[in-house]
Amino acid sequence: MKIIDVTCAIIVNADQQVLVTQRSAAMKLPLKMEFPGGKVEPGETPSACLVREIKEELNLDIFTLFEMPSNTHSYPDITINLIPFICGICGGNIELREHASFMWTDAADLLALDWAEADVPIVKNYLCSVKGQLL
Ligand SMILES: Nc1nc2c([nH]c(=O)n2[C@@H]2O[C@H](COP(=O)(O)OP(=O)(O)OP(=O)(O)O)[C@@H](O)[C@H]2O)c(=O)[nH]1
Repeated sequence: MKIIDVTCAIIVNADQQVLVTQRSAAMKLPLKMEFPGGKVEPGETPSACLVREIKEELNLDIFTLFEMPSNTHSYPDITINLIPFICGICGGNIELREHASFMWTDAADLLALDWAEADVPIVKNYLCSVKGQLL
């Protein structure tokens, strides 16, 4: 099966909270929590895709700091390679254009959320990367 590259943004604020968005009831994986992002278009870098998607979905201007390990996951209808980037905000105010809701979440509370399946290893990886700062 074809593997679709999907980027997602782990946007961290000054309080080290992470922006988590909830997929709308009309989207695939309805009401699941995810990191905002979307499919990489032909000729687009993952980083450029993410900047574009976050502007489109949330009206936020972001910069990508670094890429984290990706996770390939098969749903019944699609196999995705989910590519996370740690990101910061450089402009804009959150406007929900596609999602049902958003929340700024402390790292310690991330794992308890009802994530899209592909995101769970990404969340765990992120928690490992910040563990030193939490202790
Ligand atoms: N954006 C995003 N998509 C995710 C995440 N986790 C995850 O399984 N996905 C899946 O990745 C696929 C593509 O995401 P998307 O629907 O947001 O992408 P898009 O806006 O470019 O798609 P579209 O234009 O076809 O609607 C969906 O099947 C979605 O369920 C995540 O954390 N962020």
